[in-house]
Amino acid sequence: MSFIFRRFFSTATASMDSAAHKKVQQLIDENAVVVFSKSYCPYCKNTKRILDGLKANYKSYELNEENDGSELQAALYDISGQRTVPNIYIGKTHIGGNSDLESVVKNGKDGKSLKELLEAAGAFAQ
Ligand SMILES: N[C@@H](CCC(=O)N[C@@H](CS)C(=O)NCC(=O)O)C(=O)O
Repeated sequence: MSFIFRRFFSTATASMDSAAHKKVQQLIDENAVVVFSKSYCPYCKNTKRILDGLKANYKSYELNEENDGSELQAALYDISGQRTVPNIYIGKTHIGGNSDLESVVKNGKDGKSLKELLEAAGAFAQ
């Protein structure tokens, strides 16, 4: 039994430390807004339309066009608990998917509008 636990925890620790995890975390840390996306995904397109409409700067990472896309998608699931794209981060805070972003458009988040969240994250800096 303890062998199973050891094996589980050592595997989990190793995977949380992988190159894919580091890359995902770096993209989140170094960009005001990141959209982990797939270029053909209609939900991703809608998310970009919302951000473009506000003239926000964002980094989109098209998982289907990158060699490490599957690894990054698995790492994103570990980090955010979300399997689907778009997977959106604003100011290092996980927003969720397109429907979550639409909910922020309608209701805000933590008392702030989407525009305020984007401003606080530095998404309008030149
Ligand atoms: N409710 C989600 C729906 C997102 C969704 O279903 N995305 C599809 C792509 S269009 C997806 O991630 N499928 C699984 C995959 O591509 O691995 C949202 O609003 O973001």
